[in-house]
Order: sequence, then C-alpha cells, then structure tokens
Amino acid sequence: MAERPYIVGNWKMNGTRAMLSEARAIDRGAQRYMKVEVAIAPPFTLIHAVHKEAEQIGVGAQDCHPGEGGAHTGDISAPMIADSGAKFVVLGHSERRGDHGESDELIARKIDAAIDAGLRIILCCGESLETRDAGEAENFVLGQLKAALPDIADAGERLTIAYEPIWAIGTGRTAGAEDILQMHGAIRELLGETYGEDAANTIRILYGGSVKPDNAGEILSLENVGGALVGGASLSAESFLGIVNAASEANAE
Ligand SMILES: O=C(CO)COP(=O)(O)O
Repeated sequence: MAERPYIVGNWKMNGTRAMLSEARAIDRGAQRYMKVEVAIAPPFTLIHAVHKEAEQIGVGAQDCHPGEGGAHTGDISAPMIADSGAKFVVLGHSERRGDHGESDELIARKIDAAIDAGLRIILCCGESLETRDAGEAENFVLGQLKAALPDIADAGERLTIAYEPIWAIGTGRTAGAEDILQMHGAIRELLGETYGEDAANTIRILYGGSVKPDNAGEILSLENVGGALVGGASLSAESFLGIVNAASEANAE
C-alpha cells in the first residue's frame, strides 16, 4: 500500500447517542495510528455529536440530496451536511442504489452537489453475483464509474473510490485476492485515463465487503488497495481498531 491507508466505517442505519462512547473510543484509539487516516460515517442524527467528540478521526455522511435546499421532505442537502461538521459523503452505495432506486445519473448529480458544498466524496461501485457469474463484473463496475466520475481538477484530494461487490456485503464472504487485484487494477487504469496518471495515483481505491480484523491484513496489502470501507465491523471500537492496526502493519511492510 503506497498511499496513507484510509479506513472508513460506514455505520449504515445503526447508532443512537449510546454509540457515542464507541465513536470516542475509535477516535482515541486512532491517535495511536497517525499513519492511517481513519473516519466514520454515522447516521445523519449523530454527525454533529461525533464531529464535536472527534479529535483525530474524520466524520462524514452516508448520502446527500442533489439539491441545495427547498421542499424535499425528509431529505438532507450537501450544504446541511457540511454545516453539521462532516467533511465527506459516501455516495452510490449499493444499498442506496437498491433500496432507493438510485441511478448513475442521480449519483452524478449528488456528487456535483457535494463538490459545490466543499465535501470530499467516497464513490461506491460494485456488481451483483449474477453480474459476476455472467463475466460482466469489470464492464459493469467501470460503467458505474464512467457515468459518475466528476470532471474536477483536484480529484486527487477530493475523490475516493470504494469497490464493494454486493455479494460480499454483510455476508461474511470476501472477494478473492485475484478478483480484488483485477478490479482495483482496472479502476486505477480508468482513473488514469480520466484524470491523468499523477492525479489518479493519489486517488485511493478502498475495498469493502465483510472486512474484519482477521482478513484485513491480507486485503490491505494487495496492490491498488488503499484502504477499506467497513460496515458491521466498524460498529465496535475493538474490531474497527483491529482493522486500523492491520492497515498500519500492511503499510509498514
Ligand atoms: O457495505 C459495506 C460498507 O459500506 C460493507 O459492509 P460489511 O463490512 O458489513 O460487509
């Protein structure tokens, strides 16, 4: 892993104020790993509280609306997210695409809104098992990215990609090393074509899908894997910091 590894916890629809003690423990624990960038994306309701607690870790949101404000009951805009203390937003997660029918086109508009609000972006992509079995995984994932990659000069600082095969999310199954290497390599190539080699090489490509302390070391030492987007194992400081520790060790190798 060449870049500073980036380990991000996606809390999904989990967490009440009782979880703030876990966020605090993650933050304090992360202070032992200054060479790893650590962040969490709690639900909207906890962003501000986690932001106030955090001394070391970054705080982000899990979605935003493409508009700036107005009559959209129940939605949260990118400027509101930035105002709550978040510095990034996760966009295009397969659960948003699946549960809410989010299209590539909508995700591209959300990315523009997030950029206008000064947020960094973690853009998610990933194929279903059906698509993989049909031999279409790479085409599908690259298609998702081509439809959404923003036309910005500072992509190296602003953008992170997360490859999360849907069949590996919450299932205890991780993609094999060969599959990860191949997909991350293809994504790196697309980023190079889009932004030029130099910028592309500073964009971290995270892997996500059942990352745990005991498999993180192997995954994080693969070429073109710049970190992990972690769901279930980010809900406890102990397991999440175990992954941060693995990232630190993989980076030292
Ligand atoms: O979807 C994920 C992170 O965004 C991965 O979730 P799990 O780590 O629970 O498989």
